[in-house]
Parts: sequence; structure tokens; C-alpha cells
Amino acid sequence: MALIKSQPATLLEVMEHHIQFTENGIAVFDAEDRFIFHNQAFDCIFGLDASAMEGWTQDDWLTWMYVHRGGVNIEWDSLESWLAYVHSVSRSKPFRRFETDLMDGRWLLVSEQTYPSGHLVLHFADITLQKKTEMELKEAIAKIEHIAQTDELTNLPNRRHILSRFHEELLRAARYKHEFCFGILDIDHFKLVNDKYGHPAGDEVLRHFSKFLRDHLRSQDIVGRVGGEEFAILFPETKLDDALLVLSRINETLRKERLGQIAPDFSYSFSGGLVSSEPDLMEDCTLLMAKADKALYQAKNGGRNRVLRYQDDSLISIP
Ligand SMILES: Nc1nc2c(ncn2[C@@H]2O[C@H](COP(=O)(O)OP(=O)(O)OP(=O)(O)O)[C@@H](O)[C@H]2O)c(=O)[nH]1
Repeated sequence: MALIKSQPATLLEVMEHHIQFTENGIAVFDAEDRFIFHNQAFDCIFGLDASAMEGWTQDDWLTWMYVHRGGVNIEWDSLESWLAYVHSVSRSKPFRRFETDLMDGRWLLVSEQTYPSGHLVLHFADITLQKKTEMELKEAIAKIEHIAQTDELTNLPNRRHILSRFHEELLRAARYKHEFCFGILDIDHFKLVNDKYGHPAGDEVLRHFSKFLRDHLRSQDIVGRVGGEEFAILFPETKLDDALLVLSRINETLRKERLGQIAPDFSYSFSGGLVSSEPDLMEDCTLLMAKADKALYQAKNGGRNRVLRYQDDSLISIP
């Protein structure tokens, strides 16, 4: 270990002083990976007793951390695999940089420089604050994204999100020549629910319908709220007949549901319009939505409580 004068006079002494007392950890190894220098900050970061490290190699330090569960947060389940990993990456390039977390939650930016002489220098900078800010920022962005894509009342994807998924699905279906279906569902006589039982009861019905759809659709089907009492469903890689069967089953099951919290024996129904994409046609979201809307309009006009499919300009009903 270098002997440091308390009052550095020359440039070399100033640099020695700096390296010894900087807040960043520094360790230098020879070509055989033996410690030839480690500063005060290095000992402090890893909770090491410098006097007990005489003759240590890098492996002794790594083993000490693994055995004492101190320093680096090691996620390997055996010392051998952890050492094998470090050996595979250490000295693999003249300069490497990586981030690592410590057992006490701090984060370090580690720079490793290997010299042609075989000397290796490790430099450790505490980036805990920066990492914390980065994580908080990531969380905040995820939260904002969720808010921007989610309908507050029902917690389903909102119109903007469902349209963007619709667009993605359309491109995917065209690329892989898959069929997919798009449906628009609308609760029947919803205005009457609000008028008779009040707006909060209407909200309760919207939440119920959202959960009901989510519970009765496959996990890969995407359902969202696109307007007041209007919902959209994307059925990826689904044939029109299959999507019709699903909606028919949902329609029947909903008929048996009773929402006692609104009124004894309260029940409601929905109407729907369904359309399938033709992979060979360059259709766009607007056109498909218009077709589904047209089928929905016909379902409403035909007496409600039914789903109609739009196909070759003919409308075929399911009960
Ligand atoms: N409670 C509640 N009501 C809403 C919400 N958004 C829209 N509405 C109401 O939904 C009702 C929709 O009424 P209409 O478009 O006439 O449709 P409807 O009464 O369902 O009739 P049909 O669709 O023809 O069967 C309106 O009264 C809106 O005020 C909401 O978030 N909560």
C-alpha cells in the first residue's frame, strides 16, 4: 500500500492523496489478480478491514462478499457459479462499465480498466441517488401511461388505447395473414337506468359490465370502454363464427345475472355489432369500426339484446 504524506507537495503526491481519500472506491490488481492497492472508500463501501486483507486476490474479496452476505447483492446460488461468471467477464475488454446494487440497497457504477501490463483498476462511484431518481421516474412514467390508457370508472383500456391496439392488431393480421374480429357492444336502454336509479347506479352497471366481460373473455381478447355505455372487443386470431359464439354465450349468461344492489331482480342486456378483418384487404380501423357500428345500429333497430355480424353487407343475427 502506498504511504501517503499528510501535506502533498508535488503533483504525484497530490494525485496519490486524491486517490487515497476520494469518495469513490478504487482498487488496483496485478496481473495475477492480487490486490496492490485499495483506498479508504473501497474498504468503507464493502465494509472491509484493510488490515485483514494482506495478500488477498480478487477471488478472496469476491468469496468474502459471498460468504459474509456483504457488499454486492449476489444473485447466484453458488459461490462457484458466481466466481465463474466474474471470471468470464472480468478483463474481457480493455474497458467495461456496469451497475450493481449492494446488500444495503445502495447502487454503484463500476468501471473496470485493464492495462496491457495486466494491471486492472476498479473504480466504484455511488449512484444511489441517481438510481433512486431514475426508478421514481420510471414508476411515474408507468403511472402516467396507465392513466393515459385507462378508463377511470371501469379500469378498462380507454378509447385511445383500444384504438392503438386495434391498429397494431390490424398490421399483425395483415402481415401474418391472420383473421381477427372487432366488436362494439352497447348497453341497452342505459339512459333509463340513470333516469330511474340515478347516475351512481348507472356507474355501477358500467363497472359490472366491464368486469363481466373481462371475466367471460379469454385473456388474449382485448376489451375497452370506448364511450359512455359503449365497449369494444378485439378478438385476435379469431374467426367470425367463433367470436359470435363467444358473444352469444356472454349474452345468455348476462341475462341470468341479477344486480340486487341496484334493485331486486334488476338485470340488463346489451346489443353488439361484430366484424372480421379480411387479411387480404388493406382495411383500416375507421372502416372496420364503421362496419361494426352499422351492425350495432341494426341490432338496436331489430329489437336490441342481440349481436349482429357484418359480412358482405349482409347482417346475420344471433339470438
Ligand atoms: N352513469 C353513467 N351514465 C353515463 C356515462 N356515460 C354516459 N352515460 C349515459 O348513458 C346514456 C346513453 O343513452 P343513449 O345514448 O340514449 O342510449 P340508451 O339509453 O342506452 O339507449 P340504446 O343504446 O338505444 O339502447 C346517457 O344518458 C348518458 O348520460 C357514465 O360514465 N356513467
